[in-house]
Amino acid sequence: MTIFQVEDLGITFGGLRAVDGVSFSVALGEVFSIIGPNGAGKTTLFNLVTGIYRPGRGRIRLAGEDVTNVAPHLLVRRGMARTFQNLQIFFRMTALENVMVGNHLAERTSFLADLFAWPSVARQNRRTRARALELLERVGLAHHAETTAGDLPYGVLKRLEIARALAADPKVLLLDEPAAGCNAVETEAIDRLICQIAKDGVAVVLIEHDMRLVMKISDRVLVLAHGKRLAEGPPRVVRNDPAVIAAYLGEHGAREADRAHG
Ligand SMILES: Nc1ncnc2c1ncn2[C@@H]1O[C@H](COP(=O)(O)OP(=O)(O)OP(=O)(O)O)[C@@H](O)[C@H]1O
Repeated sequence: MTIFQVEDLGITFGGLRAVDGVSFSVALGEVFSIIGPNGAGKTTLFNLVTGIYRPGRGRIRLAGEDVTNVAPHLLVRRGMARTFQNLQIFFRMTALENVMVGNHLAERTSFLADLFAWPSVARQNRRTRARALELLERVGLAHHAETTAGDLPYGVLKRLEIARALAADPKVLLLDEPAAGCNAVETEAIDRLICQIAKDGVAVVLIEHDMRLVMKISDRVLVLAHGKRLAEGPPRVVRNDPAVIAAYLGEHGAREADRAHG
């Protein structure tokens, strides 16, 4: 079942078409990856679909509803959560508290109830805590619940961020480079986690530079180049597409040339 749809999305930065007429759709339970050489428009596309940027053209639909121009915090309540390329963790808080923050962001709490510490608030806090613990368990970090986030290794923090995003109970989860900076063992744990989340019925959309991870776990891959869709399909099809190979070789060639020129 298609849960998320992007139609002809575009944005221009001072004449540069960073995202130029991109369309795609993602179903519940699917892992959909967005790849492309540096500067292809991947992050801009994420920022468009999560409401951070306003598109110059196009539409975004979530669960059949038009959510184009809906603010990021309201999108979270409608079932869309994301993680960021750079960790957005509160390093002085425990792992559990970090996930509880995610829960609070997704809740509609009453200011008055909070102010007067009504019993309903205490009940709510207990529920939030129990739910945060459940989520830590789901990402394999329950044993780190009371550890200060600043003391946790990088790969664990990447999973903690995913747990926090899951606190919003998303139908669509967008992951911006979930394995960036992780070693092989940490990447493996993240790869299993992403597959499990999709199996649980969530639509997972990810940007990732680690091609092995992308090719292993994706159901479909969208390749961007210069803001446009270059190719889309299952990993084995995309991997052998001459246009995709040329786009990557082009980038690689440029890097080699940069190196040669010191
Ligand atoms: N806020 C902005 N203002 C002006 N130009 C921008 C802005 N954000 C991105 N761009 C430009 O838009 C293009 C796409 O950038 P974007 O960061 O989306 O690419 P990317 O595919 O995510 O790259 P990378 O893999 O390096 O993260 C680039 O040419 C970039 O310089």
